[in-house]
Amino acid sequence: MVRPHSPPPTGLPARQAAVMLMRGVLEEKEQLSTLLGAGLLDRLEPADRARAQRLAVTTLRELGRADTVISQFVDKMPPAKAINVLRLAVVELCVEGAAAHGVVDSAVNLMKRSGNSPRMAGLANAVLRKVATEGPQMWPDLPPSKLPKWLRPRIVHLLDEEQTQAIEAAHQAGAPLDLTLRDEAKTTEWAGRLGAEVLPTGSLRIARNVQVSELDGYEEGAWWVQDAAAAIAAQMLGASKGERVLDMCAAPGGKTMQLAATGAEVVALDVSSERMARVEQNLSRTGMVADLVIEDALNFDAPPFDAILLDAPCSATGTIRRHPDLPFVKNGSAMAELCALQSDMIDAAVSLLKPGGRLVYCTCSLLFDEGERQAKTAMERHGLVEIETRPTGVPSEWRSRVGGLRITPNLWPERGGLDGFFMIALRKPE
Ligand SMILES: C[S@@+](CC[C@H](N)C(=O)[O-])C[C@H]1O[C@@H](n2cnc3c(N)ncnc32)[C@H](O)[C@@H]1O
Repeated sequence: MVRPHSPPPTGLPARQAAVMLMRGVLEEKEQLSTLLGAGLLDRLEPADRARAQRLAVTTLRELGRADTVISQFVDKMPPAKAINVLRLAVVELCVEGAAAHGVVDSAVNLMKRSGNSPRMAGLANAVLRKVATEGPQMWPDLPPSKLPKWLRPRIVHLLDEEQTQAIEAAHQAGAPLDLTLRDEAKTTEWAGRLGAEVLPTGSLRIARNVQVSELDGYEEGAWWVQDAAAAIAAQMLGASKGERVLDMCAAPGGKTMQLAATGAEVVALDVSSERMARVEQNLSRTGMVADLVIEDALNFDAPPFDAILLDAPCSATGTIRRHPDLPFVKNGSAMAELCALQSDMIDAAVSLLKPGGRLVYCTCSLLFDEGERQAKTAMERHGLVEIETRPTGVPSEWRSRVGGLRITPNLWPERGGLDGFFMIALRKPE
């Protein structure tokens, strides 16, 4: 199998780049989006770039199962420099069903190129030949990757062990593509044109792999990509034509577009000019308008608003099924600072609301401290009262024990799940 003078196997650049991405996440603790934004894959052909990204994401998502398989065939887990090559190859064999010959050849080649000893190249050859024959049968019965130690007990505390395991399974399953329509009256038409499922909440869901920019309606801005759970928060605000509405943490603008589509006068604010550029692009593609303000929400001053949507910065632990790198790059050390920022932002939002005005607070987090606790303490601090909204298609079981909605990735498993969110609609006293 090891042929030192043979040409590099096909697909090697994508696999090498995937291993580089995994190393960036697992060893350097950088998010995939940061590594990609820094141009790590820019030298690759577009097809290789897409493949490298897909391989890295799948391998990170399947890391727990890949390690279990590897551990069956080695006495001791290989060192960091070698293990990612093996993990990638195991995922290609067991998840992607790739041909054993190419995968094993590439892995042996990659071992050498990434500065591993000849012994590791030999080990890759021996282990992967066994994985090629036994791995795919073992795979379906292996438990999904567990959440990391800093996060798991917090989720068990909010929910319970059983639901936490269901969330881990949902993370393993990944996420479909959800779209929000600019004109909801055209839901049936667009579902037909896109071959999409209409979810009870109104989002369109596409389960197959697609290139977003090549889908019907992309150029004309008929829809935008937005997880179905994320789309519920803006609906809860109940914005209407002529109201002055603030989207307080707006970028990249999914909720800004929903609010603009109601005919409300929307001010979209975000502290990041780079991220605000995406709001601008999104609005221009969909042909909608909002006043864009780049400023720290804590310093923002303006005449009072009828309604405010605060989609606060958070741990993003509700989005792990889309971003399987998150559990590896975070360790919970930012939590106290984030929670303090969320609470300051709620105070700032309340001060910008008219008496009787509405606030929707939401976070794409699975943590009580960033969701239920923030809502509860804000209600006590400001005398806010919950507005019991009934967003279309939302089952009553999603209601959280402190009010609002607690949405977790294991909900709607037969439909492909949802991102995790907490969201609540509140009214400022008159
Ligand atoms: C969860 S994201 C918002 C997602 C957005 N609402 C959407 O639906 O597309 C949180 C946003 O908060 C912004 N942010 C963080 N700190 C901020 C601050 N102090 N003031 C304003 N925006 C802030 C971040 O730049 C980020 O874009």
